[in-house]
Amino acid sequence: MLETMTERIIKPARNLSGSLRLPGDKSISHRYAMLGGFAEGTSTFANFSTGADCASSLGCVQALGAKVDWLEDGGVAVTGTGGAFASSAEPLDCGNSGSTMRMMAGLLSTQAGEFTLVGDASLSRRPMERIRKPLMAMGANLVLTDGHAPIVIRGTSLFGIDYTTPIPSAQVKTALLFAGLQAEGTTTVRESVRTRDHGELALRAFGAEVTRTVDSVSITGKQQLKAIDSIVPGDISSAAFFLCAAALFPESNLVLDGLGLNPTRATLLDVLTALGATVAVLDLEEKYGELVGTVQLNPPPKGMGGTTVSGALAAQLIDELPVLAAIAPYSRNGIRIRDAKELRVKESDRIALVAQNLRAMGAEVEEFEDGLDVPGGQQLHGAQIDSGGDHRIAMAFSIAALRAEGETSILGAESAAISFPEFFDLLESVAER
Ligand SMILES: O=C(O)C1=C[C@@H](OP(=O)(O)O)[C@@H](O)[C@H](O)C1
Ligand SMILES: C=C(OP(=O)(O)O)C(=O)O
Repeated sequence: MLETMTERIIKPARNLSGSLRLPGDKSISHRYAMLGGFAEGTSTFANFSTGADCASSLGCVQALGAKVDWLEDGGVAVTGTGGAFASSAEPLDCGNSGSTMRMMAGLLSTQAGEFTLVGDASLSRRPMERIRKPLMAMGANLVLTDGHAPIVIRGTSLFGIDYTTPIPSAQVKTALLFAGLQAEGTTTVRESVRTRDHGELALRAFGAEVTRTVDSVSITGKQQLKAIDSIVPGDISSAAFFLCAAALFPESNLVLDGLGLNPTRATLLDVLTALGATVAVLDLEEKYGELVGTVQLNPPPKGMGGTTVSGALAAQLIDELPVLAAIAPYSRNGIRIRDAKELRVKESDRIALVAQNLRAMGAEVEEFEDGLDVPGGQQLHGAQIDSGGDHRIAMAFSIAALRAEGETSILGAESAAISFPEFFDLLESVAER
């Protein structure tokens, strides 16, 4: 949660048109920052995420002895510690970033010394037992504060385990793989829903051997990482705001270049297609296992239909669900979201805040423990939106505001900078009024 509350006024638009290239993917940037900081040699990451969350990951590896330099072209150079982090007397500040805290906990569990991971008020409320339990099973010494941060880690030797994740979480999977990288023997993580696989791809990119089956991933310990030079693909979770906005207006024409299209992240394109949009993917390329391409979206000519997002889809679309729910009233048949209980333990309770803000804009919405039913055929009106200091809520309701009657005020708009500082400027550049 950020300290100051900035208000931002969003006016209705007629369509969204233009061509954009978005800053680097947050999930990939976190993993590159951490593994670059751990590897031997100097890595460069062009188009590194500009968000505050990834700056938290860079700040942590820097405090642990890595050298971090922002390059003139917006990339980052990270000179790693060759597999041995320095001990840090100061607490490591993970800011608002769950990814930083959980994945760093895995990486630090075998490192000599004592480390304390702290976060802001929002992060200090989020569940950390999900990493403590499997890391302790590997032999880690990790103490939480009532299930939450601060996390105190006393580095020790770990051994590999075979672990089935009880909740779909790429952060937990990656934390265990990062711990397994330095453990004795083999660590296997099994998951019933295949979550984003950037952790396994990044480990391979830095030279580690990682094996996969349909529902598991394994790493054998004591492997050394070597620096890489890479380009971070544009963030598809940031693109989601523009893609959903374009889908609201039959006259839109949006092109996104250099966009990350990893199949474990691109489910939104299928959902938009199910809602009636036409999505063309061009110039597909691969770099270190990550797919990148150009996406052209033509909106549904007669408006969006309706759809249900549940099961594996809900886990794969977890960060896109707030914006999907926010545009749902403008569909004909509504959007139903289930199996998304995890939304309640993100930067805010995203189910409650989406329902509250949709109601503020005049929509009818039904809230469930694990999702929402948002009926279609509803015209929203401008209102004051409470972002709760949550970047995805601030951005989701900026999109809903584009088709509302009257102006909408987004309170806590500055939170967009957690993942996407350029959001409001880019939105103004493509929204036609
Ligand atoms: O691994 C990652 O980079 C992320 C995984 C997801 O969290 P969970 O692992 O908690 O589902 C997602 O919500 C978060 O924004 C980024
Ligand atoms: C949940 C998110 O991130 P994190 O868990 O890393 O804070 C997010 O970016 O929506």
